Amino acid sequence: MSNVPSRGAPPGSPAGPGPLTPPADAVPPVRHPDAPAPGEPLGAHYEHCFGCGEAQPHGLQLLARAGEGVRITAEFTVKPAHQGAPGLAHGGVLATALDETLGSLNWLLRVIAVTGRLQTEFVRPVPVGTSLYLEAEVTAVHGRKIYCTATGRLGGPEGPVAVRADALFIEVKVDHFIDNGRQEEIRAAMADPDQIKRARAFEVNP
Ligand SMILES: CCCCCCCC(=O)SCCNC(=O)CCNC(=O)[C@H](O)C(C)(C)COP(=O)(O)OP(=O)(O)OC[C@H]1O[C@@H](n2cnc3c(N)ncnc32)[C@H](O)[C@@H]1OP(=O)(O)O
Repeated sequence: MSNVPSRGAPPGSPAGPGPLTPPADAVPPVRHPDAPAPGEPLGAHYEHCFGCGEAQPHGLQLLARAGEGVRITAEFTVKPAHQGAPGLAHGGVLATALDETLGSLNWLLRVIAVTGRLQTEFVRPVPVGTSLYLEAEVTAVHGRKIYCTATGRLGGPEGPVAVRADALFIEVKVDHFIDNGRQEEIRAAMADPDQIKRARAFEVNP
């Protein structure tokens, strides 16, 4: 038996709304007035991030752009290092692309949030060399909980849907990272004034 308390319905229980369905009193998301303009690239939030960091040669190096409202678009090209089966992207890498794109929505809300839940659907195989085009949007907010959804298409915005995800992100403070990250990386990040500035700018009550 796990010691971690479950936040969802146990297997076999009557189907309920589920933890990825916003409660009735959830509210629509509000784009922050200082959010980047539609079309603006967001850049990496951390250079060593496996999803978006430019210092990760085998990472996804996913490029995200602000969209309209509380929406994001993103692209990444599947490299040989991302294979699970010969010539095909690993499902976990595709989940990372979805997670990263969904996480980038936080830039538009101007909050820091981490993934609490990520439910993925793999619709079509994704060959190496594919440019995966991702779109994500926040659908609702309830206190610290941010409900969002994403799709990934093969080749571009009109391509067939290959992957989908629904997710729940939970708002946290910068201390979440400072208290839990390995000290070596935390010290290096704290020594980088740009990193601190980026993180603190997102805190409502620093
Ligand atoms: C630009 C940035 C890009 C980033 C892209 C990548 C994003 C990531 O991959 S982040 C890394 C992966 N995620 C993590 O490491 C998170 C690990 N988990 C944790 O640290 C904690 O469980 C955390 C912070 C999510 C929640 O803990 P805590 O702050 O104590 O929350 P807690 O007070 O228990 O819950 C707050 C609310 O959220 C709900 N909640 C929390 N976790 C979950 C969950 N997993 N599922 C469903 N609901 C949840 C609670 O039920 C509660 O709801 P309510 O307010 O209605 O009662």
